[in-house]
Amino acid sequence: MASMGSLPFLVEANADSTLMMLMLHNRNHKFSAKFSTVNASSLVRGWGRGRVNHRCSRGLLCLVEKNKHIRALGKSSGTSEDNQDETDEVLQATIEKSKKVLALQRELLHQISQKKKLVSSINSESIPEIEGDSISYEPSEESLLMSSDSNPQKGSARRASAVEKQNGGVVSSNYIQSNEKETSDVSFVGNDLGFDKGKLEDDNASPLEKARPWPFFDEKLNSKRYETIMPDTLPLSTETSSLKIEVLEAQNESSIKVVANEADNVESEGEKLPPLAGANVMNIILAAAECAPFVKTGGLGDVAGSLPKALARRGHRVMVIVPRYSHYADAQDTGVRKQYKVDGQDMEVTYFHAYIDGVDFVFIDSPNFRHLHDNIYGGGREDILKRMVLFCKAAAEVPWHVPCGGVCYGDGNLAFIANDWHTALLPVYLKAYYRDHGLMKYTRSVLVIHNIAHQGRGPVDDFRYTDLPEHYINLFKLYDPVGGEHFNIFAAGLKAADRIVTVSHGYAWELKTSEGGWGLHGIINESDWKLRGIVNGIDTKDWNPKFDVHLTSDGYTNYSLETLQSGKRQCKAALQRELGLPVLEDVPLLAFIGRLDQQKGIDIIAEAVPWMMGQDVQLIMLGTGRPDLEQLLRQFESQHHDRIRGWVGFSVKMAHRITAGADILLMPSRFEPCGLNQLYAMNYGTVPVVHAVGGLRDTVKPFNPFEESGLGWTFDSAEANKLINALGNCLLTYRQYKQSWEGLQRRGMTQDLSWDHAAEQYEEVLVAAKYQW
Ligand SMILES: Nc1ncnc2c1ncn2[C@@H]1O[C@H](COP(=O)(O)OP(=O)(O)O[C@H]2O[C@H](CO)[C@@H](O)[C@H](O)[C@H]2O)[C@@H](O)[C@H]1O
Repeated sequence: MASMGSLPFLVEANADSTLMMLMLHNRNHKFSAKFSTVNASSLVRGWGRGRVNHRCSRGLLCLVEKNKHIRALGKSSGTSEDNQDETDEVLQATIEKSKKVLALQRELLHQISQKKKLVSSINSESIPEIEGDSISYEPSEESLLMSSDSNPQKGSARRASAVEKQNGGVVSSNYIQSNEKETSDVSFVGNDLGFDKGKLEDDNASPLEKARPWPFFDEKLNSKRYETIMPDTLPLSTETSSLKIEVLEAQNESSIKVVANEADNVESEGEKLPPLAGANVMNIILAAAECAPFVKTGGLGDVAGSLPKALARRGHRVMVIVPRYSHYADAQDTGVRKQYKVDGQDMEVTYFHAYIDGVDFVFIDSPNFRHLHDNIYGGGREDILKRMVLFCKAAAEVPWHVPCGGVCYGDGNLAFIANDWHTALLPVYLKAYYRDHGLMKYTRSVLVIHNIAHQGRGPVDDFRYTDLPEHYINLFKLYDPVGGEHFNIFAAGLKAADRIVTVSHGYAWELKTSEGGWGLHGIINESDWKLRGIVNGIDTKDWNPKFDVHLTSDGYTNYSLETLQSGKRQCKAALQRELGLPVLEDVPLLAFIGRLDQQKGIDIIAEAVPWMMGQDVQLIMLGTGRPDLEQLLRQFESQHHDRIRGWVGFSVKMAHRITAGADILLMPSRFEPCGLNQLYAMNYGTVPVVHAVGGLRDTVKPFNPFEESGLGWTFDSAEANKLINALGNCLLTYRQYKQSWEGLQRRGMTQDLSWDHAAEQYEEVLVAAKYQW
């Protein structure tokens, strides 16, 4: 029992001097207590104050007090106090031992500094083969090429020549041929594209292993790797080795920090910092039916245009695949042509490529997509379905066939991000055509739900268009009271994907309810383990009042937080003038921008219009979509020509100008998975009034006049009277509480709405998928 009395001292007071503590293991309390007494004084002499002080807030005082305590304990335990000689002997032995330990530690520090020199020379010249480690590193051509990892365009010429050497012939493979044939062809492709020199030389490696070039190089390039290699490979003497463990333990984190700091130094001495993603660097391919700025009908296009850039900034190699609906400047014909079967017909596709802002954009060209730029979801149900079948089939093989910067992505360490029902077939094809046949074993897929209301539904017979093995029909079959038994592409994609993301936390919750899941809530509940809500970011370059290219003419102006009042005033006047509204500075200017769809609650605005017109406000609505709702916009404008403008059409320029010039943005959406317009509005000092649903609830914190907090006004159900109530309070604040208004604007503008945080979260999802089997 007596030994228990010494333990608190050792643990608490010796947090930094655990070196001594280690020696005390297995000793009895008597010795321990006496040793501790000495330890405190030897610490004062040998280790210095700083070491004790920085761990123990009370510093040495703490030790002295504890020692007093232990002496008292010693007394109370009945230890002989008279045997001074014995004590001195023990003290002497301990001091000697301490000296030895210190000497050994000095030696270790010396070796660490030697190691530093070694690492520096590795870094500045080449990395020698490290004995005992299976990875040998020579600055091979391939690895040099890969050193431009986050910018694969760099060194593309050299990479191209490397590929040429290995990729002797034209690769042909697709699933027009039989599955058996496909498998061997595909393996061959992988072989040819295997850039892992070590593995290519290893005849025992499977063709698929040879086909995975990136993980190998990523690992070697990851300088963090040396942190783990180096400590084990130090040429330590046996004595020192055992000491090393002791000292490392003894010094607890501090020794480890020394090693880590060494590695940090190595990194900072190098030319380039490691990617933010660190060891998680992957090849990522996002496939979507639309992508801004090339083609956009709504928020999906924005996300496909900006999330990849944020992922690339984290160090990933990122590609976006989108149909080529029109001629897009910058996109070059890669010369790669493939054929895929759709509805029994061979369809040829050509791959175009552009490299912009660190991202590879691959456009799939086919007569099926051409000339659809202004109507990308146009045509009958079967037409759209066939287009998406072709798109997903062709997208799945892009990592094999399409060289970007001279080098294909390959299928190792690869993750696809599919978006909405249009590309929900992609996870299914990856499984049915490849994984089920032992191909693309290391490729994963994540399906993002931007809007569950559109699912790719049809009669069960539509399954034949998918060209999938018969047993796959079960993934697609769904029964619900509205549609009965039907074919549902989103359902199949959700089941086949390795992970599911949706675009806000609120929507992730709503999707699991029968009201919010639109018939897919059952599947989503079953998939809860792989579902995550990640709130969208915004492209802070495109949607930034300071740099917005649409504000540089026609009387508009760029503005920032510093020039908010004058800048916004000027933009408001320019907008009123451009649309032919009376230029009135004090009249609140309300706006709506969006797809004219039941989702967006245009009818709720319509119901509130008579009230609004009595409030001395102006209203601008920009949208396109359902013909009856387009007609409603025209009707408003003709009825209230001096106050309302209804712009029917799709105009990115007007969307930016309205966002800048308006005072208030209305978003009475019935449901809103995330919503981007309210984010853009806040970034421009335009105050949102929104239905608190999905992502709108997540992103617009209600104004609290008592605390002067919040970002806008929210209302709790999608009804005109609720909108009127919230808007009434908003207008009151606008007119009578100018300071509060400015506070709202400023808080909105100073948020970090960028994609960076969301990209980090996507990365976590991708990594989770990667390590899932
Ligand atoms: N007539 C017009 N002219 C010019 N620009 C127009 C326009 N109509 C709409 N836009 C633009 O399209 C985008 C619309 O994005 P939203 O996120 O608000 O809605 P959407 O429902 O399309 O997106 C879906 O996907 C996104 C992305 O995940 C989710 O945020 C959202 O909740 C979900 O419904 C904005 O950039 C807007 O400016």
